[in-house]
Amino acid sequence: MTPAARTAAAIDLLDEIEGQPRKPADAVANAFFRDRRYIGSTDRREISALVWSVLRARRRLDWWLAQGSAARDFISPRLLVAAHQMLDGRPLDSVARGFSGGRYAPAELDAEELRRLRPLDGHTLDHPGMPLAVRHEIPDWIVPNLTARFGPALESELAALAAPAPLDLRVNLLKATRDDARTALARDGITAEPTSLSPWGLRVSGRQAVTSAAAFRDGLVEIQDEGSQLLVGLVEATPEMRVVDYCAGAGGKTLALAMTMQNRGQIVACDVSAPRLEGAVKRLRRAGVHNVERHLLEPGDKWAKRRAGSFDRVLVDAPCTGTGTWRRNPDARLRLRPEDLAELTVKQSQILDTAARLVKPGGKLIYGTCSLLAEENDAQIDAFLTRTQGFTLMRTLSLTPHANGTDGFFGAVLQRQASSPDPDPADQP
Ligand SMILES: C[S@@+](CC[C@H](N)C(=O)[O-])C[C@H]1O[C@@H](n2cnc3c(N)ncnc32)[C@H](O)[C@@H]1O
Repeated sequence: MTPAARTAAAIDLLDEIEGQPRKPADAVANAFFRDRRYIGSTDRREISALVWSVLRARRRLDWWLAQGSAARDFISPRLLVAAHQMLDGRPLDSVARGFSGGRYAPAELDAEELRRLRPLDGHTLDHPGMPLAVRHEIPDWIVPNLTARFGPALESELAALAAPAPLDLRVNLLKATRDDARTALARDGITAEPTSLSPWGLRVSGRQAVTSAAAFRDGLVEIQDEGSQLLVGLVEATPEMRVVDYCAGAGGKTLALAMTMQNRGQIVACDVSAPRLEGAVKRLRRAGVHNVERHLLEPGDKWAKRRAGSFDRVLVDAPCTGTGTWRRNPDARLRLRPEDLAELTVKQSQILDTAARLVKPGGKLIYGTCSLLAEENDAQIDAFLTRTQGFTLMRTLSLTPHANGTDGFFGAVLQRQASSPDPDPADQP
């Protein structure tokens, strides 16, 4: 594809992302490229890189394009892409030549578009006049929450959260040592260094095609952020245990738990989403894991009631705002609304109450999120301990991109006292 054709495709993809504002951008992009199989892998990479750099700069681009316009003027994906190219160092004349109206190229910039772009000539993306939320690409409403959370470290944390994330792998010790996995990756030209905090992690340099490497296909490694691996470490699951992964999704943490249990004992992977649980099947097979059964939680499900008090460990990897993963999902930070946070905190406390009853006396409930917000983390645990008898907080884990170089994670380990009565919340999945 010519550079202009890639620009046109990036504009089309941004149009589709904007048209489906509640859908994650990577899901929209996957569907977009699936429908356009004629776009080869190099073009696909280039188009995605352009779209993702626009998404990462979205608030700053809006800020620039609002200068000299009524704040509510529509900002089209065409304008966003052209503005991005200019603030990346290209003069307006050069950008306008790419919008040539030729075959496969974007249509020519019209007079109104040129008027809005002209003031950007000679500028770069960042500007000292931008408010903090614009500069760091976060919604205005969340600034007080993050200020309360980070205090003087706010700016450093926000800067780390705006940078692209590295790619981390977890070595599957059921199949290989960390050294073996590194060697296998190197055979496919992939260089990876041991992570500093997780004993099972490898950090891959640059953007490398890990999923087509033999080490990935053969189940020697899984893609998993180092922070996620550390959350699994909190569970301290051992081979003889019975363990529930209550919000297992497609099994990212289930796989790591099975590894720490040396494929022995029993894991029940639960979730309310059948497609997500189904997604775990292929991964479990690839990793050679066979100590896992799946359980779909349905409304009115009596499973938690029947199995009350019978598990050594219950992991609640709760649905959350995902604020800790914003490095990977630049679109998610602009989609998040205050009402989403309010809904999630209610859901988290309901899940905690139901999952707590599965823990046997002396066993442990491990609560985790990939959120940076106190409402979903410490405050959630404080509220649980206030309303629930018989659990003691043993330790917490808090990870952030700036302080730890991982995604943002929170974890809390709660031990059920040996002689405590069963907690008794309402029946609900
Ligand atoms: C953070 S994700 C889990 C990610 C997964 N543990 C992993 O490591 O790949 C949260 C999961 O909670 C599930 N969920 C939402 N509501 C739930 C509920 N009431 N009970 C159990 N799981 C729920 C979602 O379907 C989602 O898969």
